[in-house]
Amino acid sequence: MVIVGSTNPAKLEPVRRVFAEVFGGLEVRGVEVPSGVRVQPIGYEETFTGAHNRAKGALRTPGASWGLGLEAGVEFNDLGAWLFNVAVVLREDGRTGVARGGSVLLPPAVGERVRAGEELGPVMDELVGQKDTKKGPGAVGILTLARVERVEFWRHTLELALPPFLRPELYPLE
Ligand SMILES: O=P(O)(O)OP(=O)(O)OP(=O)(O)OC[C@H]1O[C@@H](n2cnc3c(O)ncnc32)[C@H](O)[C@@H]1O
Repeated sequence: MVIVGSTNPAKLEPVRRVFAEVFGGLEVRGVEVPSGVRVQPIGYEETFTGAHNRAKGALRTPGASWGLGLEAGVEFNDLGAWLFNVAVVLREDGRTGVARGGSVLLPPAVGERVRAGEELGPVMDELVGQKDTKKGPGAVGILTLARVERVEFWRHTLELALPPFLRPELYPLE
């Protein structure tokens, strides 16, 4: 069974899609797993740690043969605040896949609020006057006028974490 360390549909849906296409016939379930980092991780290290902790927690679930951790982070540079995805895929045999996905520049006013300590989800909800946008289109869907929604953003990141499973001969296990 594939266990995802989240119950957010915007994360479960892309895992179901990709795993059905690539590996076929595996049941996918989401469980709440502590990320061990802040609700809104800042920078790559914290975001990777959150994704890795979620994947490890997911793999510890009874019956799990795969554990997946998907964590979104925000990082700041001279251009502003960037939202990006990190995926960690662990298989029971010790094989691991990791990817950092694409990134999208947040509007300056949104970036400033996240820099001041707010969580991105509620800030985006307030901006568009809707609830729980992080479970649907996500910030990326809102900003791209739905051309790239959160499911698609995650699908792409997940695909990029799969090479060690797709080309195992090129990624020897230690
Ligand atoms: O239920 P979980 O798995 O925790 O899903 P999440 O969306 O809350 O958690 P993430 O770890 O993916 O993201 C960290 C925070 O960044 C925010 N966030 C990330 N991506 C977002 C998006 O596309 N749209 C809105 N908020 C987003 C959200 O508020 C999260 O609390």
